[in-house]
Amino acid sequence: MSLLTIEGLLRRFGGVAAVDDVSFDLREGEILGLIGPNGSGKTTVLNMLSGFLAPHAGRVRMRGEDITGLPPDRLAQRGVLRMFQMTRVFARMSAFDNLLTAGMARGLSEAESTKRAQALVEELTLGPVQYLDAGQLSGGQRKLLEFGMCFIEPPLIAMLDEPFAAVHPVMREVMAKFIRTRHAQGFTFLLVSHDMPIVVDLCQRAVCMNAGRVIAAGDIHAVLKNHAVIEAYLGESQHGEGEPPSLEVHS
Ligand SMILES: Nc1ncnc2c1ncn2[C@@H]1O[C@H](COP(=O)(O)OP(=O)(O)OP(=O)(O)O)[C@@H](O)[C@H]1O
Repeated sequence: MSLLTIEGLLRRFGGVAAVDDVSFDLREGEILGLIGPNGSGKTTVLNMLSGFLAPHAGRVRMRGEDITGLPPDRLAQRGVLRMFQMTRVFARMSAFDNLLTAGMARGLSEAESTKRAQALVEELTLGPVQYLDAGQLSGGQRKLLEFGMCFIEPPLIAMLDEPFAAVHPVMREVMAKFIRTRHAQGFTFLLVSHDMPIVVDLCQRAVCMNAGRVIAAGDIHAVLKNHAVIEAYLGESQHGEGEPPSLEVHS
């Protein structure tokens, strides 16, 4: 069943349509990958779905209710959270106290926040650094902390923009496992990532964008075999934007 229905989203910057007539469904309980070459419009879509950018046209419906253009705090109240939007890390506060504060800011009691923070520290392997100031954590540890802060009260829909970028493989796997566990509990994710092996591992379906438009959508394996998708990634490498991610899937 469709949880978010996105119809005809349009966003221009100057005269250029960064997102042009984009439509897709985010289904209840799925992890949907939003993929595409650099500059294809993925972050702009995420910005519109999470209320950080107003669309110039189009509609977003959540279980049928029109939520187009609602600001981030109103969407967060409905359980639509772009990760990191409500998770400002206090650099001079310990990692543990950051988790505790996040829980209390979301309306949990101190006792409940403490219980959840302890469980998250364990799950996210932050035990050895939990009493360090958040500002002293590595980039990857800080991302794990932000996962914990976001999920201390789990959102219905978590939107993740490149959560694995520049993160050590061991921590990447901790993050992936964390997402898999929440997915198994029924939570829904929209994942923007260039990391194809992780996208294939986590996502059942994907939407691929190129030049602001959706060029393929559906089963992840079918999308990665789609000619338009392969050409879009090849075009990216020929235009000197670096190596395209390998679209080879070993199953
Ligand atoms: N605030 C802005 N002002 C002007 N142009 C913008 C702005 N934000 C995005 N763009 C342009 O819109 C297009 C889509 O950008 P967007 O960041 O959404 O792509 P993306 O698929 O997320 O890219 P990447 O994978 O490289 O992060 C790009 O051409 C980008 O330069």
